Amino acid sequence: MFVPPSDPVNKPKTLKVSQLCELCHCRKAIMKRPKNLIKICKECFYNVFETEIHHTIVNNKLFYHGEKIAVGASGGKDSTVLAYVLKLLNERYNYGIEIVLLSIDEGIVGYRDDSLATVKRNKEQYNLPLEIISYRDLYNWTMDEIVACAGIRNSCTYCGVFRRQALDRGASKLGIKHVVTGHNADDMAETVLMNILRGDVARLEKSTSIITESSGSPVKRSKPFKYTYQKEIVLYAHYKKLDYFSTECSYAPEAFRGTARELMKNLESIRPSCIIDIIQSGESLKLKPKREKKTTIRNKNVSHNTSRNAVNEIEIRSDGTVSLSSSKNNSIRGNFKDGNRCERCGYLSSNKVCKACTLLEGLAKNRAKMQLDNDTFGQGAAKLTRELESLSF
Ligand SMILES: Nc1ncnc2c1ncn2[C@@H]1O[C@H](COP(=O)(O)OP(=O)(O)OP(=O)(O)O)[C@@H](O)[C@H]1O
Repeated sequence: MFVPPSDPVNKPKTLKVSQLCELCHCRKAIMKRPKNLIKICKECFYNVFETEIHHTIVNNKLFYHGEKIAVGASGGKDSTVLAYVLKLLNERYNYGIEIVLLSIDEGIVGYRDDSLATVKRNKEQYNLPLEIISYRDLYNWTMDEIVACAGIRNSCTYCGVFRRQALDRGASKLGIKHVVTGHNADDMAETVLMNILRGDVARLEKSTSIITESSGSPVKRSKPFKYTYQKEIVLYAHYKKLDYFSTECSYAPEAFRGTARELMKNLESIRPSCIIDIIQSGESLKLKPKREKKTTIRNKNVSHNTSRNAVNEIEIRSDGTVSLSSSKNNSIRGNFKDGNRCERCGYLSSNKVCKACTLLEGLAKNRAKMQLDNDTFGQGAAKLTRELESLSF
């Protein structure tokens, strides 16, 4: 029998079974899937990654045909992959949604300006409209100024409240009632863990919702990446060569969240499924209503709840983080319901004064105090200089 000489160039590579993708059994596995550690090829990874997100969207009825949605686009890996995948799935499965990129410029020099440049490129790459709203225009403060005034420790609280409202306002401006964000499974598990560790029952109940609506706001939010692992988002962005900005915010995450994140990472390295397990535990928790026990201390420097009508209070927790709590006292709250407007800024709020305005009030007072301190210091320094000049030796 004639045996052709083997062609060293076109010789098919024979792979060992142990090298094959455990899903298609024909291509070479290139990675262990972070979620379950199965060996998988690139094509199968794309397929499972996109299909799982599609199932999350469909099972939770996130969108309706003809809906206009805004993707909260920060230029980071999560929201960049979100915009890319939503556009892809919208075309593949005909969701019939209209996608707009919505970016908030918090005014963090050397961080947000660079990440916004990425979003502007994404706008061209994905052919999606982009709207940018800045803290400067909305609040007349930038995050850099806020940190200079109120300190770095509480920056996440200020930024969180302002960004939430800014996304709402940006969406409303565009006539959009649905903002989707890139919060992923790791973020969600981290939040569940933090709320358990803090005993924050009220937040714990809401922390696993895929759709959230805040009272007073016509804009809902959803998290299509609720079950998507951060490591997989990074791998997807890497293999697809997506253009994203990878620097961490200059103002590090609040200390407690940072610690919870570390804890989650350690747990994940021992047991990858723990991220999903924590989310599922959070989903199945049935909490009985409990009387809220105040374990907080008031911050005498930052808290400025001087208005008798203000129902939001700025508090500093024992771990040093700032919290804005709404008074549950109905006599103060009066008849304020959804659809009412903040008496200061006029934006929709279920309270007389919205959270952003309460924080702004505190900031304005802090700024005035800082100026006074500087002036006093300046006068003192001038006096000292005069005294030194008059000295003769
Ligand atoms: N400046 C912003 N403008 C618009 N949306 C934002 C902005 N910052 C955050 N978001 C939205 O909130 C989500 C979670 O934000 P977070 O600050 O936790 O960043 P992240 O986990 O690093 O996400 P990303 O990788 O998208 O930056 C983002 O994925 C994005 O959808």
